[in-house]
Amino acid sequence: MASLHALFGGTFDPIHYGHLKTVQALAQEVSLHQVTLLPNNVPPHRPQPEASAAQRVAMVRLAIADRPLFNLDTRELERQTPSYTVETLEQLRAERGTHQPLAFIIGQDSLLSLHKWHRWQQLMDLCHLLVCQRPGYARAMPTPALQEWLEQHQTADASALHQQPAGLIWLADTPLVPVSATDIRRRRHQGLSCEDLLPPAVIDYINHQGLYTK
Ligand SMILES: Nc1ncnc2c1ncn2[C@@H]1O[C@H](COP(=O)(O)OP(=O)(O)OP(=O)(O)O)[C@@H](O)[C@H]1O
Ligand SMILES: O=C(O)c1ccc[n+]([C@@H]2O[C@H](COP(=O)([O-])O)[C@@H](O)[C@H]2O)c1
Repeated sequence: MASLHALFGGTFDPIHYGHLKTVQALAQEVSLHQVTLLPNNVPPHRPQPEASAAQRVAMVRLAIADRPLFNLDTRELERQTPSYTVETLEQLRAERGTHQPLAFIIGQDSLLSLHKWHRWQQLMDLCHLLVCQRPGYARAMPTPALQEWLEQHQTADASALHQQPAGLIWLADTPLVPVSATDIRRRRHQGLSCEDLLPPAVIDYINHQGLYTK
């Protein structure tokens, strides 16, 4: 059986410790050896990023340079269409075959709005979902039907994630990291320090590029 391949999609405008520290803890929790960061191009359902795609990728590269858990897949940046996760996963599934266990990592905020994603119900045919806790977001789904859907897929058996190719949801017990890219951009616009919120190499890059100041 091939080992579980975990992907972590995001806008990463910029990448920060809320991404890196939670996913490092998740990797320990469910024994992930490699996590592939998947920066999106045209993010669905949100305003367009302030940093360019090239700048967001450069920041991801700097953030993971000394973190061997992570690698980078830029495939979504090569499509000019919206980065629908279901389409990316279909592509990966075609490449990896039907038996390969695949997981997509999201934060709790993304889980709560998953039912708004393009063809969201097909996601579970393609991957597992690994959900990191995030401060300030409810644990319960917004409707009873969505809560029932969650409970149907939820597992407390981490080894099942490595044995089944798709279809399970893991609600992780990761530490709450109170950092968001929105807050970092706002702090920069207000001229406040962002130390301790993201890696120093990324802060240096942001300063050098004059990002999030206009
Ligand atoms: N502090 C955090 N804790 C747990 N998950 C997080 C955290 N920050 C982001 N995530 C998750 O990482 C993924 C990518 O997030 P994204 O790049 O949009 O960062 P963000 O901080 O939410 O950005 P923004 O504030 O611009 O919306 C999403 O699934 C999101 O839920
Ligand atoms: O496929 C969709 O409809 C969809 C809707 C919202 C978000 N996503 C993906 O979810 C990941 C996190 O999104 P975001 O906006 O929180 O950075 C990222 O990979 C997005 O492309 C995907």
